[in-house]
Amino acid sequence: MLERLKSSLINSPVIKRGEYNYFIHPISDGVPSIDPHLVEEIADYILTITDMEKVDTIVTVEAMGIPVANALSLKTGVPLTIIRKRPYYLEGEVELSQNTGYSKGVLYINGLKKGDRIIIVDDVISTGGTLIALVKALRNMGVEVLDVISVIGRGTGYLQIKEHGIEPKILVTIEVGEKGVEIKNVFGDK
Ligand SMILES: O=P(O)(O)OC[C@H]1O[C@H](OP(=O)(O)OP(=O)(O)O)[C@H](O)[C@@H]1O
Ligand code: HPA
Repeated sequence: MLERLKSSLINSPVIKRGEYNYFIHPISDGVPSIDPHLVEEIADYILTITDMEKVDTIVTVEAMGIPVANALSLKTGVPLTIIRKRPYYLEGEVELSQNTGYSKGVLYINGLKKGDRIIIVDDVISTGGTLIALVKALRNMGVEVLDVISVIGRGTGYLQIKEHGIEPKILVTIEVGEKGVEIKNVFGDK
């Protein structure tokens, strides 16, 4: 299960971003290139663990949630909304702060409204900063978050998100050291 994802993660290079050990992987960085079979493996797996029946919109965050979220959209016919890092000044645009382990920025929500039933799909959860802020903003808007799915989880950020009443589905959980990536858990394995 998820063999391509696991083996590609083990081979990921790690660089320093300040104090942060940053792993570089096709799904989280688009580098060196994204194997469509890898994206398909991930999308097919997500579809086995997610009920898409009630989902109005798949929501992802620019940039690297897009390849997997788009594959899900193509496979299901469910539209995709991308949370962007630039404003459009449209009526109803909602702004939120994004803090990751290595960056700070602003995200902008457009195209969603009260009562929409959505799932969030992202490439990585690390500190949990992005997903926690996003879920809070969506709930304030009256958007119903049915599921939060991250392809890769690193460290303990997923524990923080649990404190907000969200049980994220993380396909592969890793530890990232200076020398490389170690796989800690695979969704569905116990
Ligand atoms: O759990 P956190 O510490 O918040 O980190 C996770 C976030 O970091 C990455 O986004 P990034 O802002 O680096 O953008 P990218 O997708 O453009 O690489 C990733 O796509 C997540 O959205
Ligand atoms: O270490 C990382 N690598 C790639 N994307 C990420 N998003 C959060 N942390 C990381």
